Amino acid sequence: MPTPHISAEPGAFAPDVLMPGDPRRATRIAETVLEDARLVTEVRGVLGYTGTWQGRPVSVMASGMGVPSISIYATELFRFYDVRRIVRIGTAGGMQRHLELGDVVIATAAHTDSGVSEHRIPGLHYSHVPHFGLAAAAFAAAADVPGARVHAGPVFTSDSFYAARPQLTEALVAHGTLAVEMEAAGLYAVADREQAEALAIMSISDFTFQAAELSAAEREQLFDHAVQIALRALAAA
Ligand SMILES: O=P(O)(O)O[C@H]1O[C@H](CO)[C@@H](O)[C@H]1O
Ligand SMILES: O=c1cc[nH]c(=O)[nH]1
Repeated sequence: MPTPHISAEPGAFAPDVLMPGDPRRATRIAETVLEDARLVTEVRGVLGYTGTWQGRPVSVMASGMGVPSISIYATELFRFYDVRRIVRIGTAGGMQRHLELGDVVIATAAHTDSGVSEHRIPGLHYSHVPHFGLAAAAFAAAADVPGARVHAGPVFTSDSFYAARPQLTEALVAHGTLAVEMEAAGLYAVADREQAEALAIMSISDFTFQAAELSAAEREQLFDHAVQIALRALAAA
């Protein structure tokens, strides 16, 4: 039963999927965090693996970048592969000055300018929110991940990485938006539509208000915090 974008056999995915944006990160999680991981799909180089974590089956598959891309993969996983929960593990640009590089943001809501969501239900502004149980479990799990600095709050899911929109950014900051990324709102809406569960956990990799650099080692470590929080949340929720 391969779908247009996933070549896995039926039953090849676990009910729980971790979803980084970058296929290389999916491989790294499969190789360093999961046990007995095997490659189950590689259409377009978007790699998916299934293994176990502490005895529980878990899959990891990349989303690519942007709402259209994650919407395709999330829909096919939920609808055709019996996946029930997807946790996005991403990076994001910090928008609030109290955030530090490497901080973890649990997205309790996702504002968006995505054209996909604009037309989702004509006549209203859709509320993009995660599954409450998963979000609560992630916030609680952070206490068991040494060194993780965790914040919970709204993010901005942008359709554009490069557009400079200072007025929009200023208004979002004034409304308490923590960080900008490009997929959470799409994932949350697809999960609602497919009657499934989703959460997005992002690591702060840069800022909207100042330049910042992370070394490769720092990037790996901060990313691990989010993965550990996600796996503990999936096990507990
Ligand atoms: O690191 P990932 O998960 O890809 O997330 C962020 O990085 C990409 C932009 O560089 C966008 O996908 C954005 O959401
Ligand atoms: O979408 C993104 C991701 C990381 N950093 C940003 O500034 N934007």
